[in-house]
Amino acid sequence: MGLYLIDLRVLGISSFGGTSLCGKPLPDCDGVPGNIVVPSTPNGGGEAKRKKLSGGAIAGIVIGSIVGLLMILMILMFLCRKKSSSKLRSIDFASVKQQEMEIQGEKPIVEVENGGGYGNGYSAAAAATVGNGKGVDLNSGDAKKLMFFGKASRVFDLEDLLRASAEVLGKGTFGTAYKAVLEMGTVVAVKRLRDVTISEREFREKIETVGSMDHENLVPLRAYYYSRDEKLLVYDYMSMGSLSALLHGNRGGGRTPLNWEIRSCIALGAARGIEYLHSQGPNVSHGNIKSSNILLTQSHDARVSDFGLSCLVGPPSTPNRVAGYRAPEVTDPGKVSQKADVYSFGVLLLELLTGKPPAHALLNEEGVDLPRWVQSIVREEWTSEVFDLELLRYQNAEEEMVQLLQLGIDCAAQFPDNRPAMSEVTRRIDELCRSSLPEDSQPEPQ
Ligand SMILES: Nc1ncnc2c1ncn2[C@@H]1O[C@H](COP(=O)(O)OP(=O)(O)OP(=O)(O)O)[C@@H](O)[C@H]1O
Repeated sequence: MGLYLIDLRVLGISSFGGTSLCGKPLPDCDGVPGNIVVPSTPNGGGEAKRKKLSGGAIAGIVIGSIVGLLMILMILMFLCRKKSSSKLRSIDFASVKQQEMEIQGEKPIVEVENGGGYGNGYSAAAAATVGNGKGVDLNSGDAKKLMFFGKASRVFDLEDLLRASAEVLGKGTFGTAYKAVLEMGTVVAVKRLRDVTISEREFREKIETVGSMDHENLVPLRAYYYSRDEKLLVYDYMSMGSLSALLHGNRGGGRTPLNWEIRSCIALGAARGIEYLHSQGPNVSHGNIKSSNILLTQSHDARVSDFGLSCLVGPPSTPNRVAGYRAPEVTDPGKVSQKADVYSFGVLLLELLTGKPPAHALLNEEGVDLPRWVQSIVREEWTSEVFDLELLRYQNAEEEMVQLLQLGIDCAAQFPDNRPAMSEVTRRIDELCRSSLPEDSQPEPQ
């Protein structure tokens, strides 16, 4: 918008005939000589001055409106982007939702005894319980619900899970793990399995066994979902993450050192969890023991996760993932004996004490694995050199640290028969944990 000024003095008097204008070349206004002015109202020159100012004001208003409009547009664009990003986060579960809609109208095989109320967390009182206490009808091939285990509370359903905001925790051997925050505030870990090659019936039978495992040092499997294209497992979310992250994360700085007391407690908790699994039968093993499968509660209690999954999925596409933990005799990752679990646990103990990730140890100058590297140092009687620097300040627990190191070496023996059973491993860790406690905090003998 332009503002054009025309010098009206160049025009002749006749050009202003019939107007109420005054000033040169017309007679002066009220006797005051001056330039010609163009009144916008019949009121005269004073009003004209005001009109000139209001032109500026109009320009200001126009500019202000444009700026305002632009700001509203920007706010709208920002809101749209925010909405689409939260959609993106849950996009991975979208295909499940599609299937859920396809099967709508089918008879649910889970009967809810107590209504469908939601509680906070897994509170049994607040929640409805699964009808038969098992949650699964093995004769029915059409169950497309979230199936809960045992006495677990049914505090949410598939719809809630699909609505939850999801964040990828990591990709593992069996699929991708997500942290899902449900609208009611419950946080769960969801594992989306890939490469499940067994039949639905077989899957249900095997997952039932996994779901029936109940021990304070295991990450409880709460529920699962099975359909043609999606297999989901729902676990408790462990807020402190994995031992691997705690041990190897943030080494550069800003990290809280892991003291001996915490490390020995983690070793004991993990050993107890694995011992429990082994006590379920001579052929029951974990099959994938490593530090990223030892998860921690807020108070650093260890919980073993991922048990029983190797029999659900096909051979891993990345066979070297467990390199460093796998016992030398294991050729088929789907068939891991209890003694092979003991080997992996031995490597985990050495990792806990040295602070070295076993896979990296493969790349060290000598090209040896962690157990052989530790053994070579111990043979040279440089034992104290082997420990993580963060542990060296605990001089008073050095004897127990050496005992735990020896246990790690025993567990990682080349020949399976030379390895101790998990019950023996737990007993030895328990003993050394007790002896490293200060005198006044020793538990009463039972
Ligand atoms: N219940 C859980 N709570 C918190 N974090 C978890 C939970 N389950 C898994 N994670 C974390 O998610 C990440 C991916 O886990 P996932 O088990 O899929 O793979 P992995 O442990 O790296 O390998 P693998 O599949 O061979 O066990 C890991 O960092 C793991 O510690």
